[in-house]
Amino acid sequence: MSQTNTSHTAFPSIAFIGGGNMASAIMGGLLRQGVPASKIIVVEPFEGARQALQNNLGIAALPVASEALRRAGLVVWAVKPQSFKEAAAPVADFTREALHLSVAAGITTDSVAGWTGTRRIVRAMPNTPALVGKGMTGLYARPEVDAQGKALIEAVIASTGELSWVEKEEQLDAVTALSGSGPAYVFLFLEAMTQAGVDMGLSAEQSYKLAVATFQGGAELAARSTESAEVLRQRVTSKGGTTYAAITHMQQQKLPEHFIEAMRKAEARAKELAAEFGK
Ligand SMILES: NC(=O)c1ccc[n+]([C@@H]2O[C@H](COP(=O)([O-])OP(=O)(O)OC[C@H]3O[C@@H](n4cnc5c(N)ncnc54)[C@H](OP(=O)(O)O)[C@@H]3O)[C@@H](O)[C@H]2O)c1
Ligand code: PRO
Repeated sequence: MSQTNTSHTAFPSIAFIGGGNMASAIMGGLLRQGVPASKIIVVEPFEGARQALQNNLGIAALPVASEALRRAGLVVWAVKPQSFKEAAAPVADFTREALHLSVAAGITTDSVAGWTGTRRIVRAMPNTPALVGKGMTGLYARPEVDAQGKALIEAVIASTGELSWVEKEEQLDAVTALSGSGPAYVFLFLEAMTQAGVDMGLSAEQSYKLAVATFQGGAELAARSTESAEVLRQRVTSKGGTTYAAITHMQQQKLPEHFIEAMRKAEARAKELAAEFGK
């Protein structure tokens, strides 16, 4: 990963099409970096979402596309894959000169190029920990995006956490299945671990606290360690001990295999989204 030299003072105006969860996470990161709200333009048709942007981030969103979009040097597409084509129609005429960044799952840059009339497109797959500056984003740039464009995207995304470029666009479907959808897997495990704690006599509050801290600690240990996850797991697992009992049951139930299979479903769904909504 190359380092960027783009400071927020060099940022152009940035337009967000769609002002929901993911757009808010990126806007929050930009504001935390000191980018002024006056440099952010948002098109968001849903009144409730516009109100939330005003209340939470102090940003006044537009209900429909307008001439104001011509100011944007970067356009961030943060609408659902299902809404992308419809959202692009009224925007495209104002934004042909801009660099484009799409976070929509599955939708290919060929589709985005067809709808926006430009090939200067970076496709990204962020995740919701971006809301707290702990995001992980996979990025793919079309060849038409120059080094300056990539540096700008890195500076924007770095405000939400870590990033990693992929060489082939289809690899973003794997990123989607792994880190894009991944926070939901973590939350599902948290739910199950909390429930188990309650079943064993702990309060829900204490059980949840133990589960969250265990994920945080485990992830931090893995991030700082030079050893593999397998070795770290073996360190916890005394032969014939308590962890051994749990892990043996999980392996007998083929939990790792089911987990891998589930992630392949997410990858397949990303490809289906492209086929269903990319035309
Ligand atoms: N959430 C995640 O974990 C995550 C992670 C990575 C990538 N993504 C991607 O990020 C994109 C947005 O997801 P999200 O979770 O942020 O969804 P979201 O909260 O529903 O935000 C999308 C917003 O776009 C608005 N919108 C709909 N049609 C529009 C139009 N024509 N013009 C402008 N805005 C329009 C929606 O308004 P209405 O509610 O009125 O439709 C909604 O407020 C998706 O493509 C998703 O694949 C999400
Ligand atoms: N949320 C989006 C979805 O579930 C993309 C990754 C996370 O489709």
